[in-house]
This record gives sequence, structure tokens and C-alpha cells, in this order.
Amino acid sequence: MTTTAFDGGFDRAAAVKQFDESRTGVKGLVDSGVTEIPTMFRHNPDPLPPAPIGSVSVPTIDLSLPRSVVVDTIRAASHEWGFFQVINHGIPASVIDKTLSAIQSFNELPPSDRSPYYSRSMTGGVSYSSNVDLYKSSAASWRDTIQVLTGPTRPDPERIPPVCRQEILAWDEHVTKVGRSLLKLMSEGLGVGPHRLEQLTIGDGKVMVCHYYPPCPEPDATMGVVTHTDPGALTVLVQDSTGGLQVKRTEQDGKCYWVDIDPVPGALVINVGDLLQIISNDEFKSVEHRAVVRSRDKSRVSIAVFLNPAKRGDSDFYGPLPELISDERPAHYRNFTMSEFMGTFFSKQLASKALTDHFKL
Ligand SMILES: O=C(O)CCC(=O)C(=O)O
Ligand SMILES: [Fe+2]
Repeated sequence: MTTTAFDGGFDRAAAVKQFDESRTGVKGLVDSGVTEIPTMFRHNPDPLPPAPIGSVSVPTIDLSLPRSVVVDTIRAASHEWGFFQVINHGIPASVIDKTLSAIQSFNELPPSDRSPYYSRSMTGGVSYSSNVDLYKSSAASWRDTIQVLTGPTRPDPERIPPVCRQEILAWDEHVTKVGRSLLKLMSEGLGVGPHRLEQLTIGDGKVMVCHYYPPCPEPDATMGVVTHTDPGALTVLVQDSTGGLQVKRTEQDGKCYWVDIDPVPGALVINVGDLLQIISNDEFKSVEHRAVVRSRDKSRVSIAVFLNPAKRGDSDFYGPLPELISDERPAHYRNFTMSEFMGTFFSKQLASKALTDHFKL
């Protein structure tokens, strides 16, 4: 289905346009007192079952353990799950709480205070809008997002709403530090020395996306974020205590189900993106995930920081690291520039998993 299709008399394109022009996002709908979700937010039910209760969970890794233990557990988690949580990462719990609250505060400002910031354009490095892929997707999701391009250069701070400005800038500093140490640990895990991933300037290109999932009158009829993989190298995410993030688990026998990434107080959720899967020649996996909507009366906040290479020239090629390639382990992907990579990403919907496939040999 396309956004211009008529569906049983429902003019989706008109509904999408009217919603976008309200400039107050999904929270604006909630503020207006909707008791049912509008048709444009309805999703088809997902056929994949949840994991059997108590069966499996994404590993939580204590970064204060001896380095060799940490390197090994991160390598195993990146290979098997593509996701893990980290504790004792150095960011105080009070900073996490303050940052999440600041994002909530912005989204709970009166509509007239939020709407001046509403824009899909990332010119200037900051945007606030609902559903980055609103005009491409077949069903909209129950979320509003502030996006901030924080690296290689930061935007003019004045463009960030004052209620969350200091918190967003401070969060960028904290995540940059944790991101650097994770990249070293993961680089070591690949057996290519601690600095190899950072030499590719991974971690210098950064986008922060601050999601707000308003309370929802029909949580089961919609989605927070549809099934996707993250295109970048590495994602550092923090979520509040509501829950809703799920990762797809595929068992040896091919059976798939959704596993909840339960909020662990003070933890960060780390996941491998498509680019790192390619660079690691499939040693690390970029795994499909989504966010479901859980609550009729409580909002949810999550903040994802996508770490990417900053070097994006026409002669800066990315692909499987040559050190990881041998006769026994040939390259699974061809090389490409970041402009080809990002161009491919933006040409597809958030929901499809075609990015790694596109570069497969
Ligand atoms: O809100 C979440 O927990 C997931 C967000 C996410 O997957 C993303 O922004 O890529
Ligand atoms: Fe994601």
C-alpha cells in the first residue's frame, strides 16, 4: 500500500497531511482527547509470537569486570544477539533520569509551545516531528521524535528547545565517552586491536533521536517503532522504566519470536547496526527490533544515539575489514562510500531489512 492509496474510502494521504500540518504530533492527538486511534495509525497484527516467559533474555554486561571478560562477553552478545545491556558504564543514574525527564517535559509542554519547533528538515541539525518516515510508511507509529545531529559538529544550541537543551548536550558528552570505550572493546573483540573501529572515525558521526511515546487508547492496534534494523555502526540507547523494546530472536531450528528488552535501572542498551555487521563481515549481527506500545495511561521515553563514521568522502570506502578476510572466510559484502550507503537507506522504508542485502556479494 502506498500513502496515496484509497483504502475503503479512507484517503490516507489526506489524513497524513492533516496530521502533519497540526504540528503537534501524536501527543497533540492525545491532548485533543481521542478515545480511539485514527485509522492511519492502525497496523496489521504481527504473526510472530512472544518468547516463552522466562526463557531467554538479552545479556546484561557489567563493564567493571576484568577487561578480558568484558571483551569476550560483548563479542559473544554481539554475535548471538546483536544486542546487550551494559551497567557500570560511568553515567550516573541521576543523569539518566534527568535526561529522560527533560525529553518528557518538552513533549508535555502545551501544544502551542511545541509546534514552533515542529519541522522535518534537519537543516540546522535539529528537528522535532512525528514519524520520520511518515510519508513513506503504510501505517504511522505512535511516537514523536526530537532529532539532533551532534557529530561531527554540534548544531547551534539555540535550535534545541530550552527545556531539554542542557540535558541533550550533556547526554551527547556522556554517550560519546561510553561509545568510545565500547568501540574499543568491540574492536578488540574482533581481534583487530582496540583502535581499529575508531580509526574509521566511527563514533565521530552522531545522531541523537529522542522518542516520546504518548499514552495510547488502543496500545495493541498500533506500534511505537516498526520492525527495523539500525543502519549505522552502533546504537547506544537509554529507556525509561515503561518497557516496550523487543528484539527478534531466531533459534537454531529457525523458530523466531520477540524477546522483551526489559528495562534494567541505570543500564544502557547497546546494539549493532547494519554498517558494523558489514565491517565485521557478519561476526557481529544487526538484529531486527521494534518498540511496542504498552500503556493506556503512561508515556514512554527512549533516547537512541546512532554512532557512524564521520569520514564520508568519495574516496572513503567501507566494507569488511581486510584483516577479517581470508580464503576460509571470504568477504560477504562489497565496499561502498557512505553516500551510497545512506542513499540506499533513505530510498527504503524504515520497516524493510534490505540494507545489508543490498551490499552482499
Ligand atoms: O524506543 C526504542 O526503544 C527503540 C528505538 C529504536 O529502535 C530506534 O530509534 O532505532
Ligand atoms: Fe532501532
